Amino acid sequence: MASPSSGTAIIAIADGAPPSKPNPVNALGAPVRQYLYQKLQNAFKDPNIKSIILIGRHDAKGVFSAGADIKEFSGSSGGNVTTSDSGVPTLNDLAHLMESSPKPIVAALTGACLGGGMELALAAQYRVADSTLKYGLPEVKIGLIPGAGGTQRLPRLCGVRHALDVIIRGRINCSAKEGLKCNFLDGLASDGEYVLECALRWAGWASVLPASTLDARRLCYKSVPADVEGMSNDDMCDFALQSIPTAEKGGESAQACLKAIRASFELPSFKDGVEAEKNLFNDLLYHSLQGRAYRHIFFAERSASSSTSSKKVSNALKQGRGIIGVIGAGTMGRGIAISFLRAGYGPVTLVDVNEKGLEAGVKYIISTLEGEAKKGRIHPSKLDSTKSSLKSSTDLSELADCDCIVEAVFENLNIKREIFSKLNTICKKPTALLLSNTSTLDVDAIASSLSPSRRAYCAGMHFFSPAHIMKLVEVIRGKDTSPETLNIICGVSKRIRKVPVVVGNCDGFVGNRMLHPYSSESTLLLAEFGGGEKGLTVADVDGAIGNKYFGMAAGPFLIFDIAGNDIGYNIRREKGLVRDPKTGKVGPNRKAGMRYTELADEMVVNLGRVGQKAQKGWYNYDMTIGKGRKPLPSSEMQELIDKYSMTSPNRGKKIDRDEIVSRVLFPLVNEGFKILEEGIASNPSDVDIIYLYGYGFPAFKGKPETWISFNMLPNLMLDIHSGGPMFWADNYVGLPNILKKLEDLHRLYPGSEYFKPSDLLRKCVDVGLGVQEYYNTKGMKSKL
Ligand SMILES: C/C=C/C(=O)SCCNC(=O)CCNC(=O)[C@H](O)C(C)(C)COP(=O)(O)OP(=O)(O)OC[C@H]1O[C@@H](n2cnc3c(N)ncnc32)[C@H](O)[C@@H]1OP(=O)(O)O
Repeated sequence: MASPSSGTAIIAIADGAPPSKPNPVNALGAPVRQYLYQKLQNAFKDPNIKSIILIGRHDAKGVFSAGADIKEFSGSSGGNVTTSDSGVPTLNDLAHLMESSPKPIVAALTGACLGGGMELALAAQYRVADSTLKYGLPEVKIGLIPGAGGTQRLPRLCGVRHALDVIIRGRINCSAKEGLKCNFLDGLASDGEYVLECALRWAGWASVLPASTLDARRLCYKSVPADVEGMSNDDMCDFALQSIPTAEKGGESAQACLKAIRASFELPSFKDGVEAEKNLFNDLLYHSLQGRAYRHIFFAERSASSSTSSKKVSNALKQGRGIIGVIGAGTMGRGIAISFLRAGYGPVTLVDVNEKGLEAGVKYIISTLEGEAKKGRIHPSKLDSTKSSLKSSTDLSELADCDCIVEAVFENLNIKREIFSKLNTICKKPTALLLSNTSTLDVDAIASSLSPSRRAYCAGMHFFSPAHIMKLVEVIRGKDTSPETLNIICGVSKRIRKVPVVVGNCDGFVGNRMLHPYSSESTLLLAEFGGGEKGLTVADVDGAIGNKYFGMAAGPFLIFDIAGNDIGYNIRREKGLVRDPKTGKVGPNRKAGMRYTELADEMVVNLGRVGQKAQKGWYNYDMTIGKGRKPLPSSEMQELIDKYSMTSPNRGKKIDRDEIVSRVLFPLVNEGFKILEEGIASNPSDVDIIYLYGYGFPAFKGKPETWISFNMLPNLMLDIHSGGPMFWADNYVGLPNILKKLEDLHRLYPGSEYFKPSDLLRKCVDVGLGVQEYYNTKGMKSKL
């Protein structure tokens, strides 16, 4: 569209998307690129046009652009950046066209201006913005580098310091103020001014300047400036190199970003730099599994959060308003209350029958909120009102007016049912959400203590400890839970900054159910291969599974000790598996031939080794060493393992770390397949999200502490390169390998049902597809 008065063509990115395909973030997919290219060429040719404005939307609302259409990267072409396919211009073509424009182009920036969007802005001759602007180059977080000249133009415009900060950290939050300071922006719309007016002003000025000024605005002709603080560009890159993870530890894309930035000042010309960037980009796009994992997680997180099966509903709770009740002032209840308070909900009433526990809970919540304010996570001006939103009571009837109640008392079905039946009469609002933070119990059994009309509003909302820190929430759909309720819970979860995943109702739901074979097999490994002088130890298993080798945040035994070994024992007792300590009778559900070791039971019952809280579990702990958290070897446990492995033919035999990984993790993956088969999870990517955000499935992190220098704050967390257990199985191990190993193990140990390969796994191997591909191509419908 041309503005006839000014001779300025206004080109809106949003206009390029076909109406049939919503494009909420103005992603630069093929039709958009084609449209922009055409419009730009038309404007170049039109003698009445003297200048051009590139804007997100004509009304200057919403985002400028979130960059390349990431969905296009999942195909084989990668054509949207560097390789022209089917005649559609690439992002590089577009950037080049803009930079070589015969008429000045002003990029008018609002909202998100990210990745390829920012690279187009860099190719414009002028950039203006309003205060809503958030710019950045987040490609590193999806396993890529900026590939449309961003690594070459940004250092030329703003210097290597800012380029390193923005590109290697993958920032998405650079403000307009910062942009002005570091030279990214030329102008800022004044308060109340429409960014388009500001852009028109700049376009008017630019169009009357002599043609030579246009060349001076083309970044390709500029060289990279010296650092404002006097450090050499080379030294800054060396410094950054020390701080980023190695390629093996999740840093492939960060390493490539650094190389590309170096190329901007080391190579003789801009053209050479762009060529180097293109090669690095293509190498990552086509060959990096880490990158594919990052992109998988980007979409997995969003599709899980959208609670696919639910009808969209508007509700005040989803907008962050509502009266909240949290029952139980223990660790979980405290974390849940903090999450709601921090997000601005209120009042939030914490209820506990135990007055002392309640007092301690309130104290903890207040001091955590104060700590969060100090760290800038709560605006200081909101701290007082946030704190005063917290109420507490020992009386359940204080929750009468609540819109949403989360029960977080300990895992006892009778107690939970009793609470819900009281809520049934206490709650005045018939549509109040009544949610249980259970990790294993039957949500339908809990809901059945409510009157039938309330059951549609009842579901599980399983937080992970510590609840104010962990991102995951399993949303458990009971048989009567309505789709609207699920939709509201997902909306609320997002408000409190969680990633919700809707799952079905079964023992342990998704996460804890998959953990069962993982836990059992870890212990059975000790009873089989432990003992003697050189037998397998607790530390060997943790070493193989934990962050020294496979990369789980911590190995299974350390986690058992942190969580409390009595919890595992109680669960096994509830399941009728443990021996009765009084009668000596074996639990009724321990069937003949079932593979089982009493090692983990005896350590709790006879030795009181319940974990860190008792300073003894699988390891010993000493309050004077590492605040009582450092795992130390225990001779008592070694003796116990010795006893249990006495009759094993493999006693004292060493097994290597890969064998440990496959024995412990393949059955976990197999359970994931069974869960999908039963419709307990609706997509393999949901299982991945649960394991990444709830269980620390391989998390290789950068070293944040080394980032605290030249403005680099510690937020580079490249911690998802495994992509989750199902992605790992599909892409790192290969399903045929998993199937073969499980078959071998099941033959060897018929008493372990979890080694029996799932039918879905066999099906995938038969048709030669990974499970994610199988779901994508077969269009599997959610059973939830
Ligand atoms: C050479 C150049 C390479 C590149 O440019 S690579 C791409 C670089 N850009 C990015 O990595 C930006 C990724 N996007 C984001 O960080 C966030 O999104 C935003 C900050 C832009 C917005 O966040 P929020 O408001 O929370 O919305 P939301 O749920 O994340 O996204 C809304 C919908 O937009 C889709 N989407 C977002 N960015 C892209 C993209 N770049 N390509 C394709 N789709 C995108 C999502 O998936 C989702 O979709 P659904 O509503 O269907 O769940």
